[in-house]
Amino acid sequence: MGAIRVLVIGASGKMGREVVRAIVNDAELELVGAVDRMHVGKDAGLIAGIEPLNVFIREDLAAALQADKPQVVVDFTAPASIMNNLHLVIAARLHAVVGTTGLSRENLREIEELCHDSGVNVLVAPNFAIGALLMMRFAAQAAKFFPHVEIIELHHDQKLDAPSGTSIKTAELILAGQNEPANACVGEEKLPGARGGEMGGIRLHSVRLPGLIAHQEVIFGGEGQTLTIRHDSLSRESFMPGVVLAIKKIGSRPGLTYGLEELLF
Ligand SMILES: NC(=O)C1=CN([C@@H]2O[C@H](COP(=O)(O)OP(=O)(O)OC[C@H]3O[C@@H](n4cnc5c(N)ncnc54)[C@H](OP(=O)(O)O)[C@@H]3O)[C@@H](O)[C@H]2O)C=CC1
Ligand SMILES: O=C(O)C1=N[C@H](C(=O)O)C[C@H](O)C1
Repeated sequence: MGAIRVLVIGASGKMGREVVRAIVNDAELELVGAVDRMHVGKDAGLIAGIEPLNVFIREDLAAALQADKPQVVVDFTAPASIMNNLHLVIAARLHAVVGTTGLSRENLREIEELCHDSGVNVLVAPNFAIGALLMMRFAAQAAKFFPHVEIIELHHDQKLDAPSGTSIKTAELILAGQNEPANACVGEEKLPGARGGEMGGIRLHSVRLPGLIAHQEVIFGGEGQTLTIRHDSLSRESFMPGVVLAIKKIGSRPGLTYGLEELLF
């Protein structure tokens, strides 16, 4: 069997450059196309800091999908771009691996319908790092014993969406794992937003600072004790084994898959 032909959208972004490098370094994958709004016309290999590849970054996704004939499209772009990109990818009958966050429940329902109607497979994964997936899993387990929990997510100051996709997914898994509903103490907010955002009774707090990459703490409180589960992505390499695995598996995973854990555990 030949290598899987992959096209990356957002190829000159922080994640896209890392994904280009990971694909080029895997003998079972072939980078056939790169799309972005930045560095258009430049060689994707040079942007990713590797040998020249002669895969040039283009702006026109529809044209690239036709010309490059990928089998799988990987998207690490922006919340405002992802649905439009997915419409084009699914219309071209190509499988997609989506790392872009900021998708709403309605967006996920729409993708599910599009997958159903087209026979295309899509993975939407809020986090590709194995440590983050384990953090979420452990948090869901702890939720059976600790109804009181708050989530603090910390990211670099370029991040466009808050709260992070990972914190939303964590809250969803905790809510599904709880025996009793969460009962967040609100008190009186002397400063609006001081107690963070709220999902099903769980408080979510977003920190944005230069120097950070991607971090999250899930703090449970019980009688006379707390339990803190923390994950830190110290570099974007942390996401790459998960992205590569997803590219290899998406072809045999029908419909919409929400969360890489569905392919792992
Ligand atoms: N699932 C996971 O494990 C992870 C997910 N992410 C998510 O991935 C996404 C990208 O993150 P990051 O790499 O840090 O962001 P960057 O801003 O560094 O990169 C995104 C790139 O995509 C480009 N872009 C945006 N819209 C389009 C479009 N319609 N067509 C082509 N190119 C486009 C941007 O161009 P321009 O700057 O001109 O807009 C930019 O070059 C975010 O949503 C982030 O939350 C990040 C890390 C891990
Ligand atoms: O924007 C980022 O950087 C990240 N985004 C994802 C999220 O929103 O959870 C995953 C990771 O936290 C990095």
